[in-house]
Amino acid sequence: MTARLPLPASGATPVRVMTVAGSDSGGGAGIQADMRTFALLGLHACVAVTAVTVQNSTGVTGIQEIEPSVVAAQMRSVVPDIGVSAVKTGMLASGPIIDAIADAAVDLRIGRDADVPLVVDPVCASMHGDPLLAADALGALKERLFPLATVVTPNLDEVRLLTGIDVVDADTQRAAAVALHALGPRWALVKGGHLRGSDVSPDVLYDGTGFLEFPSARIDTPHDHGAGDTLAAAITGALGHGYAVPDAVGFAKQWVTRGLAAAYPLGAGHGPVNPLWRLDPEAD
Ligand SMILES: Nc1ncnc2c1ncn2[C@@H]1O[C@H](COP(=O)(O)OP(=O)(O)O)[C@@H](O)[C@H]1O
Ligand SMILES: Cc1ncc(COP(=O)(O)O)c(N)n1
Repeated sequence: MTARLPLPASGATPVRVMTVAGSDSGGGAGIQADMRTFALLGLHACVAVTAVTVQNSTGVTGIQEIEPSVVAAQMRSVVPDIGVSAVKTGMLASGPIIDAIADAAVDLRIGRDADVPLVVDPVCASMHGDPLLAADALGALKERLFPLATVVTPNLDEVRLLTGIDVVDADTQRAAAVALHALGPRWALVKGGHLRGSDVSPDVLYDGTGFLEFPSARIDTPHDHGAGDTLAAAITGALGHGYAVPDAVGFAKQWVTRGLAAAYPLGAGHGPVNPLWRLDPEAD
């Protein structure tokens, strides 16, 4: 499988998707990571901003949340007008914002049993450990958004918060996928990027019946800012093109692995995953 999606002809309206997420002023994660991936995959992306973060390569020093009604209004404005074929959520900041998004998703027929697939990346903290979700919002995430999700994509820190399971090996990763699936999503993807002692970075996908493994060689780089956002955005883009979930995850895994291999230093901290590799005319 190639790490590309079909491109629209010049002047033709591309496949449209939407990200509901926070802004990263450093440009490496959040909405900015999503938009980079969506653009380089040839998609048109709409946005509902949930929060503005004051963030650079060394961490997050401020957050301004957007009024929940304004978050939902962005979705309610765009979806009926422009039309989207897949939606992704990232940093959601607070319980009231999650409630507003869930209400809008139901009304707009977004979700696992509705018309438009929903990818929920349950972002809880930045890679530096700065909180991006209020501690009292975990319940809303699990009770309101997970049951609407086509696929959820937590990293191992998020898995621990959501299920209490400490993933240390293949068995605990599968157990976590089962526990996450029981919270209501159609599919659960447990990402293995944080298994840093391993020489592979395995992701495990579960739909209530069987496990699918997505291994990849671990790339030795400190520049992995926005990896989770990039993976989830690529899954969303592929779902927008009508891929089945396992194919979308397989595609996205290739996309993020290429981006990690091309990651670059930025500022004094961690640089971002780099989807710009796609612009290299020599790249296959
Ligand atoms: N060093 C790495 N080498 C290869 N793949 C990686 C590496 N780090 C993360 N990944 C992959 O990138 C994606 C994001 O993973 P992860 O780091 O677990 O999430 P997050 O960015 O949300 O913390 C997953 O597909 C994971 O397997
Ligand atoms: C606005 C926003 N959204 C998501 C992340 C998570 O990305 P990472 O885990 O790479 O810090 C982030 N840092 N900022």
